[in-house]
Amino acid sequence: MAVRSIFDGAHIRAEFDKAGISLHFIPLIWKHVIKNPNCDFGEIPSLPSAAYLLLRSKFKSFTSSIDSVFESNDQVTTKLLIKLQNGEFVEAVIMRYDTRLGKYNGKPRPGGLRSTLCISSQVGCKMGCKFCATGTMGFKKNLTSGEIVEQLVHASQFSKIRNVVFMGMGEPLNNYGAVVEAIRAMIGSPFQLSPKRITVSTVGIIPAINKLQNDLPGLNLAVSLHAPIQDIRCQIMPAARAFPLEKLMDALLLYQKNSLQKIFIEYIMLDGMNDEEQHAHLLGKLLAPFEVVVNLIPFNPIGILSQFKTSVEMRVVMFQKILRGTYNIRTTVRKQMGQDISGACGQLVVNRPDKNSIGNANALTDIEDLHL
Ligand SMILES: C[S@@+](CC[C@H](N)C(=O)[O-])C[C@H]1O[C@@H](n2cnc3c(N)ncnc32)[C@H](O)[C@@H]1O
Ligand code: SF4
Repeated sequence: MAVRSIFDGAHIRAEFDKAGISLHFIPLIWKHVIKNPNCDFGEIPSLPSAAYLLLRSKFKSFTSSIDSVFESNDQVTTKLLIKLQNGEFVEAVIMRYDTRLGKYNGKPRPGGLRSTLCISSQVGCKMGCKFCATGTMGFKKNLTSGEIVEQLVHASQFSKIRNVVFMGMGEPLNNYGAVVEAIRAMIGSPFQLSPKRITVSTVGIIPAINKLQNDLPGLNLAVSLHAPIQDIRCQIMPAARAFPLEKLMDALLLYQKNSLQKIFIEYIMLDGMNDEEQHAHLLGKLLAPFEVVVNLIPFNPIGILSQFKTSVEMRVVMFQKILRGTYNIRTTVRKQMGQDISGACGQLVVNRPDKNSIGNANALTDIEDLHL
């Protein structure tokens, strides 16, 4: 039977509770393991022997390991290929931004490098979006909360992580319990990430969106909208049939009313599918009641998904101009980075890739917009 990760918050709490061990040891244990990844739990200062024995018999400090590391040529993007205990792989991508390059209130931003980690929530995905590599592989497994948190711990060896985005493999709101548990761990001690620096990206699972605002207030929500009308959404995202656009927008209105937060809208630009002038106007009207940031994403073609082409730059510029100029919607265009290492959130592996394979992918340079 699979052994539990100590970063699996719900399980370690349940076991400590059952054994009458104080829960305040949990952040101390996590802190120690983060600093000493190969430790035997015996070295944790002031840990009662009952806790030590319990940890040794029921938990492992890590249930996953870093299989391979891919650095982009410009060293801005690092992709970690992580092996799970069942032999499957997931990817986590670190993106480093030089904050001094950006402007804040017209002045250079304070601070230096900060990193965003793009993490996976599932192996594969049931949602079957037609443009997504993960969608073509079907669903294999939900990650446990421990496996999700371990991606952050592994990545922290490479960079100080300031932001986490659930934009890797899988639909996070289809693995609701584990994702919520993992985020609770990330905002607690010793990680202490601000919820404002964590973004969950979803295809639009309405019941889970309704729940999320109560379970994790303050979190960033990004919605993969990709089309302003139900018909096109259904053609490219089968999940749109179960979660129709009109109902999704109602759920988002409620979410915004309760959370008072802006919502991030992701929109992949697909040539001849959703990138015409009329689509920009429909999108502008659809989003009029909201406070949103729209992120236009150049489609990353991958071999087998040749049915789509990325929109020409002129179309993207036109789209952005209409959304900004006519509808006053803050609209960014996602830049490409990490192409030389297939460092994309949304382009993630099915099997262990050949280390020499070069992919065509992007990563999320303007994810920083999510965290202003
Ligand atoms: C892989 S998904 C994971 C999160 C969640 N399942 C979702 O769909 O929002 C993260 C983002 O990558 C985008 N994406 C998927 N395939 C892509 C591709 N081929 N090119 C560009 N973006 C892609 C998705 O639409 C989504 O906005
Ligand atoms: S885009 Fe998101 S929801 Fe769609 S198949 Fe890919 S991972 Fe799943």
